[in-house]
Amino acid sequence: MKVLELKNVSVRYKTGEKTVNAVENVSFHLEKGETLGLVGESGCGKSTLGFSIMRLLPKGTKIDGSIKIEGIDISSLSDEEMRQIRGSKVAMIFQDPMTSLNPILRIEDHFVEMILTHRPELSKEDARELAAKALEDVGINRNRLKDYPFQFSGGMRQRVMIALSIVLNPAVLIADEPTTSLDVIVQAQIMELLEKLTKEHRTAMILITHDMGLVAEAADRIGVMYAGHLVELASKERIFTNPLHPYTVGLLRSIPNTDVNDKELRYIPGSPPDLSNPPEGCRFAPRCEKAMKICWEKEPPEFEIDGTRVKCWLYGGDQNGTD
Ligand SMILES: Nc1ncnc2c1ncn2[C@@H]1O[C@H](COP(=O)(O)OP(=O)(O)OP(=O)(O)O)[C@@H](O)[C@H]1O
Repeated sequence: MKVLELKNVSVRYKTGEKTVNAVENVSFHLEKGETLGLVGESGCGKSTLGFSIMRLLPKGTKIDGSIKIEGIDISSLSDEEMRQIRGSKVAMIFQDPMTSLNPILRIEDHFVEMILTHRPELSKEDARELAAKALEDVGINRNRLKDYPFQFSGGMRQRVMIALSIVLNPAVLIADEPTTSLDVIVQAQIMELLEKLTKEHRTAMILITHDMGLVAEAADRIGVMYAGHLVELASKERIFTNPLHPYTVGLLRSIPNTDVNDKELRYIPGSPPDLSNPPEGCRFAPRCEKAMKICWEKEPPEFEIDGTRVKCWLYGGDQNGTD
């Protein structure tokens, strides 16, 4: 069952005179319980996609295409209806939980307010009990409900955020760099927790990260973004064993390697284009070892090769093209 469906989603930010084409024509869906890893360099539009699904983009931002959560097109909802969906059907956790926790409110107040907004039929007592259970689910003692956010370590705060985001059992969870600010041991614990909870609750998750190692562990499918485009989408196995897009190949080469014979870390030379003035043709062409004449002239369409969706002219031509 499709719990999330994006069709031709484009997002344009307005900054003064400039328009930033942060996301362009992105389509994918998520099945119940599935984890999609969304990877790519800083600035490629990963977070923008997350915020689009939450409908939390700055005023004046133009969004085209359609986003459906459990079949509901969110663009047709009023602000109040969207508020009801946020938290109950779709939730988001961030790199720094302090940005979402109010420092002057006890943990309990965060939960009670959230729960009662969505389930006004519950008593405060019931809401507190739900909160205590959610906290225990993430390995925190219920008596810490009375504490304030600053009384928790970074890893514990992230656990609190996870508990808050899943207490109403949303169908979709967007985790935006959820472990980036944590040390490696805590990172692993948080990822383990996210995997356990999403499995138990059959929550579909979008795991946004620039860390290929993280998606290698946690994702079922991987979407690779470059300069606002989804350039490759495939199962995790396909991405790691048979990457098709030259950018994906470059990302994989830049994963630190423990092989003693291959200690060299290879970065992709160059940098992504200015999204307020993207180049004609393929946005990756200026950095691509395999760029051909057509890549500079015409934006590649998406081709499908053995279940992999790839936006690259290498897979075009008459025999493979679907354009
Ligand atoms: N509010 C905004 N106004 C204007 N431009 C923005 C805004 N937010 C993001 N952008 C631009 O949109 C593009 C995509 O940014 P986004 O944060 O979605 O990328 P990202 O892949 O999540 O990067 P990071 O990993 O650094 O968060 C970037 O060029 C960024 O500068």
